[in-house]
Amino acid sequence: MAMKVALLGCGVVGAEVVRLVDRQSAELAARVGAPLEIGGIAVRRLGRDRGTGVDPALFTTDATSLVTRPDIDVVVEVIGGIEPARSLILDAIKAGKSVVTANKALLAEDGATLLAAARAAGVDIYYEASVAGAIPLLRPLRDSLAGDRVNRVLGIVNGTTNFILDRMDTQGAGFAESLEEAQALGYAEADPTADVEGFDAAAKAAILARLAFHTQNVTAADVHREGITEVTAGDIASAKAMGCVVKLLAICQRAADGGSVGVRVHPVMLPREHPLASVTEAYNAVFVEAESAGRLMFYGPGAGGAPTASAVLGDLVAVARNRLAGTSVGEGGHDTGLPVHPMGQTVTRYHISLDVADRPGVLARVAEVFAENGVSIKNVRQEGFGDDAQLVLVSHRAPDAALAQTVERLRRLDMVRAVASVMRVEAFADA
Ligand SMILES: NC(=O)C1=CN([C@@H]2O[C@H](COP(=O)(O)OP(=O)(O)OC[C@H]3O[C@@H](n4cnc5c(N)ncnc54)[C@H](OP(=O)(O)O)[C@@H]3O)[C@@H](O)[C@H]2O)C=CC1
Ligand SMILES: N[C@@H](CC=O)C(=O)O
Repeated sequence: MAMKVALLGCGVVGAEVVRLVDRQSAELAARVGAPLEIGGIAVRRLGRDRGTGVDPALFTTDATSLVTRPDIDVVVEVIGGIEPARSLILDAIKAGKSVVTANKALLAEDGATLLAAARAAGVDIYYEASVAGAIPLLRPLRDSLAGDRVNRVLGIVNGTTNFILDRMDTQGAGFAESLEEAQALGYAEADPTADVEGFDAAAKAAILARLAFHTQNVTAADVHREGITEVTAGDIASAKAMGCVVKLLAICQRAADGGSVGVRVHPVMLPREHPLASVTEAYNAVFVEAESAGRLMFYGPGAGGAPTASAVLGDLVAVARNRLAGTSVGEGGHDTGLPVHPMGQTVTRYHISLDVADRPGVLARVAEVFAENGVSIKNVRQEGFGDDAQLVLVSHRAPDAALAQTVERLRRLDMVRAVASVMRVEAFADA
């Protein structure tokens, strides 16, 4: 008998899922042990040509009825956003359906509730596509590394922002035109603010931290988040001058004492010799550092219809097999309860550009502010003269709170006309 699938959403990812299920039907049936059949497709607007070639009668706007239909076995949610996706998934679980979703925003906000509901109902919820597109990353964290202790997960997890930063770095392209190109290629979220302001990467960081550190405590709201909208051509040039490239990184790290975790997303000036520096276009790459396994690197396409659909299909095959075998994974039952520590405790390094009055004593006054906050200066150079004078400083490593405080004090100095830019510089030399 066929495994019946209800598909919620038929946009960039959903339409590709339909095409793959159709194109690979014989292989999928062999791998699952039963044919996979799309039993219905819920969308917002009927009558659009989605290039899937399926029977138009399969489309409906009544997603609520579709997810509880008695003949449906598995619900694939690729609508995105919080509601109605959350209610539909919970309804599906309550009705005994297994779920596959690519919805990082929802998982990061309320993943613990969804996992608990699935455990209680004895069904699966799989979500490999929610982080890093096609790259198998979540199941290795959940399953393959279940016997190890992960100390850090570090990487590029947003394809759109990596595409934009790469275009700015290698082609001198502008922010807006690069974003438009990323949207046209199907990489960006429905609202690209989620990408460029770092919300998407923060959601993925929360999911990664939860799996890596076995803590249900991390939600998107706990992640320190900065996007790339303030990254300028000047920052890219400064990074180049230092032999660095600007990347938006997600960094999830167990504290040295093991009692908490830090989870952050922000742009970083990264040395060009670091492996993450050579990740271009919409590719993602993630390092997982575990005590026994050592350093593992996961790399591949991080966004787009086909790569994401590949991850969705992998999950679909897995949950369909589990259903046929009458089992489910029961994820999330072990919760270490590790809390998230504030960003201020994170030790990092700042690159600061100041527009300054070109007057004697300015450097001494700036240095005093650093000293007052317990931060030492690694190097400093002056660029330009008169009204164009700039001081460019790189600090030594210090707690983020002290660095942020230094910047606030500098902002108030009358010799400083403006803080032109601030960016963290990280070498991850221990990585
Ligand atoms: N695009 C990508 O590269 C990746 C996306 N994802 C995630 O996959 C999910 C889908 O993304 P994507 O395909 O790009 O998004 P799209 O915006 O392209 O597609 C969303 C689909 O959901 C449908 N939809 C929206 N609201 C409703 C509703 N209330 N009821 C029924 N259907 C609805 C839309 O219908 P209609 O077409 O009629 O408007 C559309 O078909 C998101 O969670 C996203 O974060 C994850 C990894 C990569
Ligand atoms: N908008 C996301 C899509 C995949 O998760 C991205 O650009 O990475």
